[in-house]
Amino acid sequence: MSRTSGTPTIGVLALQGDVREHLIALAAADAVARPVRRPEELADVDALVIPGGESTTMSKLAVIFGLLEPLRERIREGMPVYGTCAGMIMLANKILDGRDDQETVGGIDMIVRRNAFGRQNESFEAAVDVKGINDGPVEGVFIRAPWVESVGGAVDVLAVHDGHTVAVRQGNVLATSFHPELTGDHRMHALFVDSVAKTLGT
Ligand SMILES: NC(=O)CC[C@H](N)C(=O)O
Repeated sequence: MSRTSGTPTIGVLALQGDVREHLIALAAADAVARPVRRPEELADVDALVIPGGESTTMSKLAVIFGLLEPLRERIREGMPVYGTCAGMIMLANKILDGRDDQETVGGIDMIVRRNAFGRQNESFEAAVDVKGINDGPVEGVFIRAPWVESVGGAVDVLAVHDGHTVAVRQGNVLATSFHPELTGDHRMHALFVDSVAKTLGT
């Protein structure tokens, strides 16, 4: 697998969802960012963002595009991944209120409840304090957002909103219920890019 030295190359899973916004946020956070649709493209990035969108559709497309197993394998090998909203659902080892045939790639020992914060018209914004971001809360945009119902012992809870866990990390895998890519505040992406650079030793 080819890897850049210096600036990490970070893919955005481009099956469905708000891919463009993540590409922009990653570039602003000093990463080389590119869309990933095919297994060969996945093999060629140092790390991956799984965007917000619709996890049931993303799951179906991941199967059709032959990406589900390659994704699981790269995550098992330690590739850093950041999932937002639907991306968080994709990174859950187990989900509640999913569709019966819905697959996840897994990576975080957590149970995530889909659409837990309510429907589209119950979407909201809230200031969220995130462990590791010290210069003020981030603006959390929650759109049909999931929450983390429970986590295993190896999972670090990074943020809680209204008594519900909304940001977590396990090893190299990071997930948020909310969408920092929609705010123009790139600190969550910078946090991820920094952790990728550390993992690569650049
Ligand atoms: N904004 C989002 O990513 C919404 C996630 C969506 N509710 C899902 O189940 O995938």
